[in-house]
Amino acid sequence: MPQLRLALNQIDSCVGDIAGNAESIVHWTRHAAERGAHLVAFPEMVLTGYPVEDLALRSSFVEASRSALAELAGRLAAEGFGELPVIVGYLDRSEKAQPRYGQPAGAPRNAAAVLHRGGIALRFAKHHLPNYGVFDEFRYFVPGDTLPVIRVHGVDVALAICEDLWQDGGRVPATRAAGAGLLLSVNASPYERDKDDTRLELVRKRAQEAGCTLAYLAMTGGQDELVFDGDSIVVSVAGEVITRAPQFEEGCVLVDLELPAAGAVPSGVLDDGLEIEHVTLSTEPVARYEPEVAGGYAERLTDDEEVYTALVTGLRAYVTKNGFRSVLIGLSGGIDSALVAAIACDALGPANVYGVAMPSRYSSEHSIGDAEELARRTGLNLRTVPIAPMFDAYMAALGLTGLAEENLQSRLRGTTLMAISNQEGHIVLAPGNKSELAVGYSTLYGDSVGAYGPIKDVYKTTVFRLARWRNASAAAKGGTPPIPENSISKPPSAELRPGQVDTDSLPDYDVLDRVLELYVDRDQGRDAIIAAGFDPELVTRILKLTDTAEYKRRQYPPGTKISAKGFGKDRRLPITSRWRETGRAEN
Ligand SMILES: Nc1ncnc2c1ncn2[C@@H]1O[C@H](COP(=O)(O)OP(=O)(O)OC[C@H]2O[C@@H]([n+]3cccc(C(=O)O)c3)[C@H](O)[C@@H]2O)[C@@H](O)[C@H]1O
Ligand SMILES: Nc1ncnc2c1ncn2[C@@H]1O[C@H](COP(=O)(O)OP(=O)(O)OP(=O)(O)O)[C@@H](O)[C@H]1O
Ligand SMILES: NC(=O)CC[C@H](N)C(=O)O
Repeated sequence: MPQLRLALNQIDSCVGDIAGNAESIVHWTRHAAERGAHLVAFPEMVLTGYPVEDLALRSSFVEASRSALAELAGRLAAEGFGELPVIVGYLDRSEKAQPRYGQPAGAPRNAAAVLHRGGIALRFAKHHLPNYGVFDEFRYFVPGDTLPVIRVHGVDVALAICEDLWQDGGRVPATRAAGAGLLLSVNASPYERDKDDTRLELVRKRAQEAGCTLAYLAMTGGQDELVFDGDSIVVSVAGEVITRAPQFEEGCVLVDLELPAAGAVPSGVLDDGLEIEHVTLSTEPVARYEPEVAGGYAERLTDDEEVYTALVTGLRAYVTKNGFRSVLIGLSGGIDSALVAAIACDALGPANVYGVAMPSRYSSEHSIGDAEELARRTGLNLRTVPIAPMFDAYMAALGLTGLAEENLQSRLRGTTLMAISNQEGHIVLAPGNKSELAVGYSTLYGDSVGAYGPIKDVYKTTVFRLARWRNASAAAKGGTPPIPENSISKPPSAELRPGQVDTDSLPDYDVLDRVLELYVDRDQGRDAIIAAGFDPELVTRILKLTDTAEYKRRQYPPGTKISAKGFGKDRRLPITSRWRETGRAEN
């Protein structure tokens, strides 16, 4: 049987940085060539970054992607890798009209190409377009209608793009019909908790359906709210894991595969009307050195470590890809801002994390003490800016009372953070968690100001778990736990009036979060939530708070998605709506 040494480049790419992404493709192709690869693959839309959203509708961007692809093919040959077939995801346009989708020729396509000998040996487009959750691919793309098969080193390799694996029909059964020896799927699959298990099951099932070995190449890094967690997988036709790459780490997975030799050239029209497009690539060896590694199995992270690492990855990607180096956080001594600070220190290094303690007359003794302790433990930069003088000036001018007076403190902190951001160039992090965002427990233009919300998709009960996990992980490695024990153990409080605690206004977080998970994450209605065993009055209250906070969530900064239903593109609700689960809104 012929050996195929496959190089799966599990790498990060930056949306819009076509030149930088091309450079990275050359770098990793060199790496693969030096290790004797026969076939090199890169993730979905690696050349443009993913997702490009409405950039796909701009023909200047589509043309830039196409011409960069052609240049890249020439460049790879000029660098001495012309013999090595390289699969590169990019943004293309269709050559022909697609009347079935009401699209003229020239409509954008989510495509990939096989670069070989200085040219483009084959182009193909994603067949199944995801159009749920964070995806809107029907808005942008027309689907591909071929089954691309390349013959490399005597093996027929069928090619697919991400969603092609997730939907029944299409390229998976077509791969079996074409008798391919390997199905290679290039992906950009956003992180969600536990999705690694779902992907593994999916890949196993599809290998069996395709009747061949399946290689699943993942992307790493982050893009706005999305994190790409790596975890490329190769499974045999029997579903055994041959190789599994590390989560969240960029790198090249090299794997030697024993695959059946290709027979007669497959042709014809298969399931879903897919026409086989077969290209035989005759190649000369390009290896310069003896290979060092092949395959391997990276252990999975524990659930808490996985979520925490996703949060670190998402924040780091947002800050660095937007050209910043440092962040600013209001440090109250509470658990939310402490966890955000710990994530920021891990993402950017403590020297790039700036904290501001902003005591008011309602701040407790320990709020400053806990913030100082956090700074001591992590090494972040801390300063203190008392807000009492500003508060007194506003109060003298406006004579506020009640909630208006309480919220003024929060807004003065927000203004102070934005002023320091403008002056010193750090971007502000908003420390709100998913429980607070759900019920609107934050002040507009106050504690909700900021550029990025690292924990906006993390329920408060998970905030506690992650803080404990981070401390335990530091202790296990002989380091200093970053988060002061007191920030974890004291009752959560906004400290906007004397003796205030969160439970004055909200139910206990463990009950609140369980109700929210049903309502927000699973779209269940009031009756179904009550039937799950929750108190009807409490459910009514939580649902009402959630419904009427939509306007606040829309104004909240973006933040890392870790769930299947983050407050962003995953959950789109009207702001103006009289629908209530409890009956028509009174106002
Ligand atoms: N449908 C709608 N569309 C657009 N805007 C709408 C609106 N409904 C109200 N508004 C506007 O929103 C305003 C009310 O929102 P907002 O000003 O945020 O004030 P509000 O939501 O009334 O109060 C803030 C809440 O957050 C709590 N909290 C918890 C934790 C921390 C902090 C903190 O600040 O550190 C605060 C605080 O205890 C209080 O319960 C209204 O005055 C009105 O201007
Ligand atoms: N005294 C303070 N000094 C600096 N920042 C503050 C202070 N009080 C509140 N903040 C900022 O406002 C955010 C809202 O915090 P608050 O304490 O009111 O509620 P919280 O949701 O319990 O957050 P935390 O757990 O961080 O305290 C804090 O995370 C912090 O960024
Ligand atoms: N880029 C894609 O097609 C991603 C869709 C797919 N269901 C995933 O999340 O992995």
